[in-house]
Amino acid sequence: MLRRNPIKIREAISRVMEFAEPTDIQYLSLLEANGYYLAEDLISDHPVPPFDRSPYDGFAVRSRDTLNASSKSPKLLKVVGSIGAGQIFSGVVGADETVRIMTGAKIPEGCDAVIMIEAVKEVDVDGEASIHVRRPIESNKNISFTGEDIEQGTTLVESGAYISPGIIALLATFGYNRVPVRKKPKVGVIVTGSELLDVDKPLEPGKIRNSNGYMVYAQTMRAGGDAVYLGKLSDDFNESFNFIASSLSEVDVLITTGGVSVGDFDFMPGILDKLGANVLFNKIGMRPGSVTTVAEKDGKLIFALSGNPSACYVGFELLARPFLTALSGAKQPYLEKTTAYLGADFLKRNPFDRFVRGNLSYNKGKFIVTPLGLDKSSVVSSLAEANALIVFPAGTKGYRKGMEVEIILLESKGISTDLFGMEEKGEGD
Ligand SMILES: Nc1nc2c(c(=O)[nH]1)N[C@H]1C(S)=C(S)[C@@H](COP(=O)(O)OP(=O)(O)OC[C@H]3O[C@@H](n4cnc5c(N)ncnc54)[C@H](O)[C@@H]3O)O[C@H]1N2
Ligand code: MOO
Repeated sequence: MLRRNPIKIREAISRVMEFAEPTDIQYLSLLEANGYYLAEDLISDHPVPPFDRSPYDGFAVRSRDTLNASSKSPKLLKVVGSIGAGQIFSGVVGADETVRIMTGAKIPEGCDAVIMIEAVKEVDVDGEASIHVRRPIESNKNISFTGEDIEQGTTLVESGAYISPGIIALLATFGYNRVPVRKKPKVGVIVTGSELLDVDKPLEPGKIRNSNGYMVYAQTMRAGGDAVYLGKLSDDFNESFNFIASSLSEVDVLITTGGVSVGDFDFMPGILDKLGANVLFNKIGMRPGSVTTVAEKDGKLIFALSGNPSACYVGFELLARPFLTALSGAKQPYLEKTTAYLGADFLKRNPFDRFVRGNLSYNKGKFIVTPLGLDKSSVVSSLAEANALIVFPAGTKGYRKGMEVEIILLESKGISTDLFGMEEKGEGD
């Protein structure tokens, strides 16, 4: 397999995304659906609230009965019933009558306003519960009206939305006991290299522990995939070929790490050749992750990522992540891009597009992104705090602290902030 000229990352992403067909639909219970992608539009089939209701604990009244009420001459209303949320007042409220009503209860027929409990004086008149109203209340005051939150027939959430806690609340509101979602794609993760030790083994001379396997597993889960760790291959071509060929038939997507470069034991190009896979690309004009290779076999993609941890990480985030997120049914599978100010100089030349692991934080009204650790594809330390990739485009150099740069957000969690100024200013709701 020939190493072709490097292609641009944008072109690599678009070649990969051509294969991004969402998986089949399945139905899950509402408790299980959290974190999946919705597979159909959610349309309101009834208004919310479904009936006029009280937003307060108080007394439901006919506003016209209170027209002449004043503190000097309070209006006396007779309490003819008492209802809590979920209860209905069965009669019709007549002149100079009121119903004691709790938050969430249906407004009784005849009433057009609610007076809060604190605003009235409860009195006993000849053994009958009554209230004194000391000022007039307008019609329609203190009522949550039918459909004021959601009108019937509204598209609330579109197919392809990530099912967040807020969407779970909507699904529950509309009685989705079974939720149509896209299946999570099954993603096999294989690492290669005779130097790799399992996580529970002590170090030996010349060997290192396998970190990519666990990292890619976690990245796959974050991308919306269902990761299966298939194990470690030694540097034996035939064994590796057989294992990869049989693994491919059991998963939707296969991800390998290591063995993609030009070394004596870099078997992945040969394995892809022997599989008869269609190689989409095997060289990208970027750092790190230039060796990232993607091939297609029987409609399934094989991501052969670099063995170097940072190159592996970046190759995954830029290519495998949007692909897996799209397979999982996301309408918008790409990571968000924004800008931030550099927290430190980055003076290297950038002959290729460079994606530097950065930590984004918020400080004194500005988003600051700081390059992390050594900018080498072999390092693992920079990954721990990375919540963004800083984009240094090909052909640029000499970025100084304070310059505005483009960044790709990896995580919305883990961005250290000052709570957007709330702590400093002590602002409330
Ligand atoms: N002569 C050349 N040498 C190299 C080139 C090149 O173009 N010409 N490219 C370099 C670049 S860039 C990269 S990136 C690496 C890519 O190497 P491979 O993807 O083939 O990966 P390996 O050789 O298998 O391993 C590289 C490095 O990563 C360590 N590794 C591997 N797997 C794991 C794992 N699961 N967990 C932790 N660390 C892992 C491995 O021990 C090696 O140190 O090639 C350059 N060389
Ligand atoms: O694939 Mo290597 O940097 O280009 O890290």
